[in-house]
Amino acid sequence: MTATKGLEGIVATTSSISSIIDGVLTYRGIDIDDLAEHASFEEVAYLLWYGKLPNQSELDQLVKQFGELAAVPAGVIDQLKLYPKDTNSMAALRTAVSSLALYDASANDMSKEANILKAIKLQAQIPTLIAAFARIREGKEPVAPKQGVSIAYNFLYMLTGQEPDQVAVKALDQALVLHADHELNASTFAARVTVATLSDIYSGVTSAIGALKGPLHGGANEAVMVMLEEIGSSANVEPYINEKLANKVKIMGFGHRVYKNGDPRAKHLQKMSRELGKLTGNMELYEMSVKIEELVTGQKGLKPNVDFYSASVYTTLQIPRDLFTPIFAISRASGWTAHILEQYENNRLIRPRAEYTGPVDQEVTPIAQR
Ligand SMILES: CC(=O)SCCNC(=O)CCNC(=O)[C@H](O)C(C)(C)COP(=O)(O)OP(=O)(O)OC[C@H]1O[C@@H](n2cnc3c(N)ncnc32)[C@H](O)[C@@H]1OP(=O)(O)O
Ligand SMILES: O=C([O-])CC(=O)C(=O)O
Repeated sequence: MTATKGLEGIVATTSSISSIIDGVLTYRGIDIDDLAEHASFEEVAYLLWYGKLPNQSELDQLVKQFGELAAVPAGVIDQLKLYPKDTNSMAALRTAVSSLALYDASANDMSKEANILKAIKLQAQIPTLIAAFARIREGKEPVAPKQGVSIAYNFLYMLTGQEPDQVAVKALDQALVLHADHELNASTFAARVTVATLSDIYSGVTSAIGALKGPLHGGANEAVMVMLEEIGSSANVEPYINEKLANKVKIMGFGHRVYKNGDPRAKHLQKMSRELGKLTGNMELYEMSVKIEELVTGQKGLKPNVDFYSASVYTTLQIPRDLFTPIFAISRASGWTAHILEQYENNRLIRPRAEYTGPVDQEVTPIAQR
């Protein structure tokens, strides 16, 4: 038995949800470039769950369900108020999503109907939890979700308590489309491993949030912003990046396990970053990002991934840095739950082997002699 470090290149399951073939990403066979330009996040969530794009009445019904299910149980809000004020935002989301299960009488109902309803409910409630957490830590009351609006609109509305700007809603909606699913990424794999024991959907999504939090995965978008802040201005980019590369420090937002010639989502986020920069009259973050890209690609051949330009996009939308990864979770909840439903449909316990590298032929030494 020989282990493959990080399971690189190992095909661990079949899936009909999203594919990455020759660098092209599709959801249910539709190119991400097409979806990014022509579909809303609600249409994409429907596509991931049901395998086809919704017609108008199916879409209206889903938006209605999201609105009706978006309020979270009062007990969960009460708990959020007890979290320490400096709680990590992804830790808060992980704990809050786990606690949603305590208030859902159908949490352990494994019927298909109950599980799809829980997927819709989780998708509706995750934005509410994040916005409530962000407000509570600032000493503000949570804002109740609105009915009949998009998830992007509702999130910005619940975060600020103000009607959001249409440009911001459009940009966030497109970012949600781009992050919705990505084949067997680490967090989706974690979700599938958890539910393959026939554990419940809340456990699967809680596992996934834990995996997304790390800076090698979803946490990279926040880490990119930390880097941009450290660099401070375009003039500092070159010495900063050269020093990091010389010391073999990873540049966050670059590289990818599967894409070696570039992440097809990054160009959309780059365009958004440029357009939002122009619109707000502040191109500095965009220009710094382009300069970083030139240096990292020039010297290492590494291309930006989905996390790189999302940092400048979200900052231009005035979203606090530590909510970037939770926003990724808002979007990826659709993919996680689609994969969980797919795993239940054709389940087998996921239990690989390990290549043993420890000592052999050892004996128990009596404790007094150790
Ligand atoms: C949504 C997402 O999850 S997208 C990914 C988000 N993560 C990041 O942006 C973090 C930065 N990137 C990375 O750490 C990696 O590129 C990963 C985790 C995305 C992929 O990792 P792997 O496929 O395991 O590649 P691995 O880490 O082995 O890197 C291969 C080589 O490229 C180098 N490398 C990879 N990424 C980077 C980077 N961002 N900056 C500098 N060097 C890098 C590694 O140091 C390694 O070099 P070596 O062979 O000389 O030791
Ligand atoms: O697929 C991966 O390894 C990481 C990624 O880009 C994602 O989850 O969107």
